[in-house]
Amino acid sequence: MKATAFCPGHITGFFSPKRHRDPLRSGSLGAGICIDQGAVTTLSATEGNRSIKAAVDGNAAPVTETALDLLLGDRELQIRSETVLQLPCGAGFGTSAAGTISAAAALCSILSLSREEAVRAAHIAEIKHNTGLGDVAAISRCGVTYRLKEGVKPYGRVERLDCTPTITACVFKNPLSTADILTDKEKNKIISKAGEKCIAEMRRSPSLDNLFALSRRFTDESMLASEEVTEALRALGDTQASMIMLGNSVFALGSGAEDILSSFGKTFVLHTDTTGPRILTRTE
Ligand SMILES: Nc1ncnc2c1ncn2[C@@H]1O[C@H](COP(=O)(O)OP(=O)(O)O)[C@@H](O)[C@H]1O
Ligand SMILES: CC(C)(COP(=O)(O)O)[C@@H](O)C(=O)O
Repeated sequence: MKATAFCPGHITGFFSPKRHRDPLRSGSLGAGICIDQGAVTTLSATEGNRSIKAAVDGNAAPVTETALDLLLGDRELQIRSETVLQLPCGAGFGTSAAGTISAAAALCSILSLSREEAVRAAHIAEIKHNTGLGDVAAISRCGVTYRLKEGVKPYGRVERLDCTPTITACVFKNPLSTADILTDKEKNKIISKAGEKCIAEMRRSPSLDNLFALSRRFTDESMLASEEVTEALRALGDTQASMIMLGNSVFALGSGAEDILSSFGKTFVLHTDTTGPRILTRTE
């Protein structure tokens, strides 16, 4: 059996890590936008000795393999999974989450497991590998969201804003490793403090304007911005824009920012995804 699934990516504007012993309860508070480009995975399951092999753009995919292993249980099946990313990885588009969810959703469709199970397995894998905290929860809710309680269902709480903005993103040369930042104790302290203040403010007054304003405040306070990020944001002037967490990249409201941003790096015009992960094709 074969299934192909798509999963949207996710841009985080600000976040505050929240870790617990149970990965399902762990994650982050924060806010971000689900985008209409992400990952497409084609996965096949054939009878034979239990084995799992997953690749993302031809490279090894340990995060995906962790999720597929959880879902497969003790079934004697050979699983082959190939993910194609539509956006660069390490740029804060949640590619590890999108890649893993799309593979998990494809396997769940073949095994007649629910979408919730795909989400849970992908979240556990992201937490385990430190490649993401809140992306899976946000993507499973889709749209523009803010996260008031960390983790996935039944523990997490993700609220949605009633808007579907178009975004221009710009990616600079050197990628930023999410795992490197998330495992740095000093950086985590600064991020947590800055993120807590932003989510408290967002809870008081949830809006797209505030998402951008608070993301910008978080960019200033978290001290994660590279020189390119700082320069690009300066060049954008009054345009609502901020750093993409956690990437060496920025996002701006609307498609008008493309002219300015294209002189800094590779640009992408992205739309809000409000459908979430989905199966594209299935064959017996
Ligand atoms: N599904 C996946 N499984 C394993 N590794 C992945 C997966 N997707 C991306 N990666 C790897 O993770 C790293 C980037 O992850 P991360 O910094 O979290 O990117 P992003 O900001 O796009 O989520 C890269 O080294 C990439 O090759
Ligand atoms: C910001 C991040 C911790 C990582 O995001 P990415 O680099 O896109 O995987 C995200 O998962 C979040 O909690 O908001």
